[in-house]
Amino acid sequence: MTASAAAPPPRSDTRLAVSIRDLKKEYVLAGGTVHALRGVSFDVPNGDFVSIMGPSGSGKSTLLNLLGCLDRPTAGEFFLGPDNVARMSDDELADVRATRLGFVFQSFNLLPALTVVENIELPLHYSGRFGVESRHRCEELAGKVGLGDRLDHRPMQLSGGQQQRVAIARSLVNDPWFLLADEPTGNLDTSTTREILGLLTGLNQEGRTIILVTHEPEVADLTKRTVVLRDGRVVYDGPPDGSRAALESSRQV
Ligand SMILES: Nc1ncnc2c1ncn2[C@@H]1O[C@H](COP(=O)(O)OP(=O)(O)OP(=O)(O)O)[C@@H](O)[C@H]1O
Repeated sequence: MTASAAAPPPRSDTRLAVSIRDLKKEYVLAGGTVHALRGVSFDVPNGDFVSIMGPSGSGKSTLLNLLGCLDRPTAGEFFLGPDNVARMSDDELADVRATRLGFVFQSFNLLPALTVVENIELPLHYSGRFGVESRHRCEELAGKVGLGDRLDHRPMQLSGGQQQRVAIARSLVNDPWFLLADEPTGNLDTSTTREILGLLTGLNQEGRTIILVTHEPEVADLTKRTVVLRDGRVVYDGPPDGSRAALESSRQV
């Protein structure tokens, strides 16, 4: 177990995809302040495959929003490679989102009017990187996720698993520093879940850094490391098979 109080000081180490120290997030509401994250610290080395778990309300989505540069912490440090994201302007955050991060969502978030290859291309338009080679690259990515023969299909013509494959190809198109996946198999049946996890595992074996949020221990078991949150704090950080006790005691609280 890793206690956040014992964490070393923040590092601007390029071997780390992510380094967070004493990260706090508070939501100020009319009825009082919600302490969603109460000082979270951990490092994610390049090439890691991390699952984030914890009961409802423990702060997983809040942490994912911060890691995804969709929101800023109330306090603490967040290094993305060498840069301290916690101090960036809105424009800089948008730039980081568009160029350094790949997102995979539970609900796929594909645009229904666009074809497979056009959906994969979309982040290149947002990041201003669309060029003459782009179509070829996107076709290659479609092939990589097993959809090379579906380039002109629209999302409605695909199964849930195939739609998530498109979303994974789209998340790779900017060659991001890491992938953030929010319950990526939450809408899929067991065998499709296995296929998608196989795809993510393969990407990690090729060197992709992946951080995913999941409620399912079977999904976490396929990652290299599990971080368990409870009440806005890290209560476990270690091998997935050792997280069961922390999760069980979280449920009993
Ligand atoms: N925008 C917000 N405004 C106010 N409170 C919020 C906001 N977002 C989250 N919270 C609160 O912060 C705490 C952590 O919520 P969060 O959504 O991060 O938990 P979670 O672990 O993702 O939960 P779940 O598994 O149910 O999605 C909860 O008490 C929640 O009510």
